[in-house]
Amino acid sequence: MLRHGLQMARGLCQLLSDKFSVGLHRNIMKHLLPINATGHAWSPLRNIRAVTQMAPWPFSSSQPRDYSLPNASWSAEMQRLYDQYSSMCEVETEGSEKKKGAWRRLPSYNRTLKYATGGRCLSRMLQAKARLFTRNIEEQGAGFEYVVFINKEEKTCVCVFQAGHLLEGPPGHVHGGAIATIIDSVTGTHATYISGPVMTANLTINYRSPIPLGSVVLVHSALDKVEGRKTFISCQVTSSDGAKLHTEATGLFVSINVSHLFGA
Ligand SMILES: CCCCCCCCCC(=O)SCCNC(=O)CCNC(=O)[C@H](O)C(C)(C)COP(=O)(O)OP(=O)(O)OC[C@H]1O[C@@H](n2cnc3c(N)ncnc32)[C@H](O)[C@@H]1OP(=O)(O)O
Repeated sequence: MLRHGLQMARGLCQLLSDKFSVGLHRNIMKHLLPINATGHAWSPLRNIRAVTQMAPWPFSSSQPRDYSLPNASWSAEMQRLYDQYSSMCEVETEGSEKKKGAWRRLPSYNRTLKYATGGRCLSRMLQAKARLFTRNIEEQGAGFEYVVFINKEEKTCVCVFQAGHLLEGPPGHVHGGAIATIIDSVTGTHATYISGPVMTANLTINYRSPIPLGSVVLVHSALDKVEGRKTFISCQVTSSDGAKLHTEATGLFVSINVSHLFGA
């Protein structure tokens, strides 16, 4: 259980460890385990201590599966794009030294940390059953198949998204709510990477052309600006070759203190 928890913690930490370049996984452990915190850079989980003091072990005991890795449902085009972006990612070499690469693949799990509700807002039973919205369809390829890559230098994200048959809206095409969901997820992840914990305050979407069910599209996310607690992101969904514009969006993400989720 401990090993699995550590794996998941490390995966989550990858999301933010570039910005806070001080071995964030060690810092997260400081916050989640009952050991004394020492002075260090801001951590997105710092405020958990204020809420829970000594937080319970926050991770699922089941084997964490990284849903952003290829599976049998991925089309050749999905796999090709995955390979293309993966080839531009930094890689761990022998001795754990990292070879420089501008891109990084972000891991993705079907659960969020238990601290998000901490058992305070939800019953234990509901908490145990809670699943990330985009990762809650068990059948591979039926729902959201996606992988997010972030470019640390350009501060952009690209998501390769294959829309499964359970996401139908208009006949043979993807539901607008599913498109909004993947946009919110990608831009929200991007904003979190830039600014730490945020919530979507505003999402404005223009649907330009329908997305065929089963097709693979690219979700491009770009940082427009950061103003105080506000992070502005813009987004385009295009065909996999970039030739066709499907959707445009802008999002406003407001930085929160984690205690915001507890109604404090
Ligand atoms: C690794 C994690 C990956 C995550 C991926 C998944 C991402 C999914 C993200 C979501 O779906 S979050 C769920 C949907 N969003 C919500 O439920 C948010 C509900 N709204 C709130 O909780 C609060 O309204 C909010 C935190 C957004 C803001 O409340 P605050 O009290 O903290 O801020 P405040 O109202 O003082 O506003 C702060 C600034 O933002 C501005 N603002 C807030 N809401 C706005 C809005 N809707 N439109 C425009 N501006 C807005 C506000 O004017 C102000 O600007 P100034 O600083 O310039 O004065």
